[in-house]
Amino acid sequence: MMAVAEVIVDVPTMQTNRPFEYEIPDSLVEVVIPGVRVEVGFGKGKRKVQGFVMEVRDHSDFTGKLKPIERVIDVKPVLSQEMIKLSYWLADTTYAFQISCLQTMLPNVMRAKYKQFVVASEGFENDADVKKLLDNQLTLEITKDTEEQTLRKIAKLKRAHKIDIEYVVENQANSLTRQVITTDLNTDQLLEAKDKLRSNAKAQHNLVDFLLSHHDDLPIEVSNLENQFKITRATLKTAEKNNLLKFIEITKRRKPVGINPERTSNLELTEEQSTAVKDISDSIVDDKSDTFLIEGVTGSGKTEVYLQSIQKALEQGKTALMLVPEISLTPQMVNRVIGRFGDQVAVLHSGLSSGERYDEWSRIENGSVKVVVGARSAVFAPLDNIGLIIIDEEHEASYKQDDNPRYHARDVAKWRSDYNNCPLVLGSATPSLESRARAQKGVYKLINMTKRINNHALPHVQIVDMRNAENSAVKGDFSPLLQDNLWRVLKRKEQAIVLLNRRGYSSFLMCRECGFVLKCPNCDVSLTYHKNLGKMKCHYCGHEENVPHICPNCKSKKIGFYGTGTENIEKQLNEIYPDARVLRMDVDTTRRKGSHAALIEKFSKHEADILLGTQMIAKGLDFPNVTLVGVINADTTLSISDYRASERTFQLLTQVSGRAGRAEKEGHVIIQTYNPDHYAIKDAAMQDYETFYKQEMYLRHQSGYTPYYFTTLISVSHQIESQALKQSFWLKKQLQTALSDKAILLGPSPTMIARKQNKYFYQIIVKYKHEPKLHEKLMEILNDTQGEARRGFSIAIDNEPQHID
Ligand SMILES: Nc1ncnc2c1ncn2[C@@H]1O[C@H](COP(=O)(O)OP(=O)(O)OP(=O)(O)O)[C@@H](O)[C@H]1O
Ligand SMILES: [Zn+2]
Ligand SMILES: [Zn+2]
Repeated sequence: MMAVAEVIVDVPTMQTNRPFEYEIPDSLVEVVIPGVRVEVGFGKGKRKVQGFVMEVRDHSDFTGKLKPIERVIDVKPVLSQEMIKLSYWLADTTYAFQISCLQTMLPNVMRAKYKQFVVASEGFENDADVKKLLDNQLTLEITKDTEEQTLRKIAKLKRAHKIDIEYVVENQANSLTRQVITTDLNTDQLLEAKDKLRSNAKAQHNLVDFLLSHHDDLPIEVSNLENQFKITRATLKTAEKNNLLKFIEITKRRKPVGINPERTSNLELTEEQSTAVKDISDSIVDDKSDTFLIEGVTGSGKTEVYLQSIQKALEQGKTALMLVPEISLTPQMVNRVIGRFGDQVAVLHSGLSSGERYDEWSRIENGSVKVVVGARSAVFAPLDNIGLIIIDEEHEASYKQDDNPRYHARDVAKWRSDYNNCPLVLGSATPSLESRARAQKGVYKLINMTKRINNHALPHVQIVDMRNAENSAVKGDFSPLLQDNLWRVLKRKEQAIVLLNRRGYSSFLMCRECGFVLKCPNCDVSLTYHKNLGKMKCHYCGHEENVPHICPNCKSKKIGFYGTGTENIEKQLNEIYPDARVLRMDVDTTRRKGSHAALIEKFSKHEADILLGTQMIAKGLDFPNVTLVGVINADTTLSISDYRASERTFQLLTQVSGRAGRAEKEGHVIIQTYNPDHYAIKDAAMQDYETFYKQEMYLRHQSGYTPYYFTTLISVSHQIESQALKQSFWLKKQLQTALSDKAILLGPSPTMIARKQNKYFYQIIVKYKHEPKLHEKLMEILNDTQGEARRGFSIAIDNEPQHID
């Protein structure tokens, strides 16, 4: 009987998006098991690719000759059974290639990297052209530096079948163990040894000279010797035989977050907290895959609920996974978890080098870690026997990946919770509408936490109507009320947070007199300015109109593009409060690794009085001395051309307000806006999620959006604009024939950035309630269009998009 492996190969095309059968040679039968990576031949010629073994069987129905597995890359599986199963589901629901899904689950360093070599074809070893190309060597490596001229020669010789290209898989994770050399000989002994060397052993003489001059630097990494000092491995090997030096393998163990917080123990729970912990614990103990939604006001102590629930899972001999938004992965949050669970915790975040990430991954994989805290991709952490999964700030859009595979961590977490029979806990002061609606229906179990710890009051929020703000007293972007309150905070030696609500591009048009924002007559979303068209355009349906110069609402001329940068606000603060210490936090000041955490550390030590920043300062932070929060321009998020604009605005304002008055001192919030009557702003001022939820649900129902409708966004791109448009119409027609007349198709319309990387983008939005044929049709379209990809045409499908732009 022949052993056969089902392998997903690393060739990301539609045609290869399925397992291929390979013969397992007898010599490899014990090592080829599901979850290991292998190297296999693929297609014609000597092309070698990496693949994942999904399944092993003892027979094949295939009658022809199967190719054998060439080599096994991993000595033990890098993917568990759970991950293998998950990858099928993930590929299916995100329309991604399964190979992309498998690779997404692993740390970057383990992704396949190939080296390509040119070798002479059999019988052409002595061909003059070949010899010239190879420069009399056996192989020539093709790199990104290889000149075009050479590439053309290679192509020509390849067509003439005089050469072959070989792929060699490079396993980057190997760089983890480093090899160093050192010597037991002192300098005198080295000199002595040198005298004994044969005089023609030139390399050895040089090497000893090197060891003498670098004696204090030993041990030295072999790769350094090779790269920097051009000492070959062969020379080192000979020296080893001559007892001049020895090789040592060192495994690098990198400790990612350089923090060692004090150990903490369980706090005594409030009544609300203890009910929450009890409910979650019951599900853990009973192995139930319930989903809980904790709707808990800012400062209600959700973190303590997470920690004590994790503890419960550990007591049951299980593990726990906790996701937080990337931006919250500051020492503040990490300290809280490590402080409670110490060495059993692994932290995964984007600040880690790929090596550090790999280390954390292996610690999890080999079972030395029981708790994982991390951002979105940590949802794939190779934890075994999970007893609890937590997603903090579950409403955050960053839990959805923007690239293939376009997965939402919440959905993956739900899948893993079902697989592991363990509860999933979603927590937020401002749950996403989807989640809250599911709790309404009883799909999720709702846990309410309505009080702040120690019954501290929620902050007192005031709305400043910027339309009427007395012009003489407004300094730059600061209303008199905000100015006065900042003075007071500074005088009392307390701290303030100032939020500048900013979005990616300044394409939004607003009337400064009445707050009017131009909306699409069909779609109820804001129109966006398209520079290249000089027009206002709807991203949903493509409706366009001219840029108004007079406000259609109040006839004022003060309608225009609106937006200030953080630097500008910082300057204003420095002018109004010359003695205040201001910390600015935005993409510019946080670019460097660790700078985000450093700024937060600084502010928490009260080395600054005012923390000025963008969205990134709005949530999760816990500074007891902050008594004032000022919001400069609440309207910006309101006018994003997305049906979630109100939801995003409400969330942002509620979250940032929640930073004030978290401890003994009372909190105060000032929101400056041109839309003081907008429900999202008024409800946020009252910190009233439930009222907002009801109003927003009503509007979503009226206009047919999530959670009443599902949305799928399909974007089409092509190098030639007319082709992009033509293909999108073709695609729309395809969809129309497959879907019922209840489905709503919007577009095609150009995307916000209509042209990037020399491609033109158009999008179609499908809104639907029940369309069983949609999935199949989209798969079919992907299949059909695959062949066109070479001509610069591509289609991207995003299920439940978080942004439409
Ligand atoms: N049972 C408790 N006894 C005393 N202090 C507590 C207790 N639970 C939590 N705290 C403290 O209360 C503060 C607020 O808690 P936490 O940061 O967990 O709030 P949260 O619900 O996550 O708020 P947000 O949604 O605003 O992030 C923290 O400083 C925390 O240490
Ligand atoms: Zn529209
Ligand atoms: Zn107006």
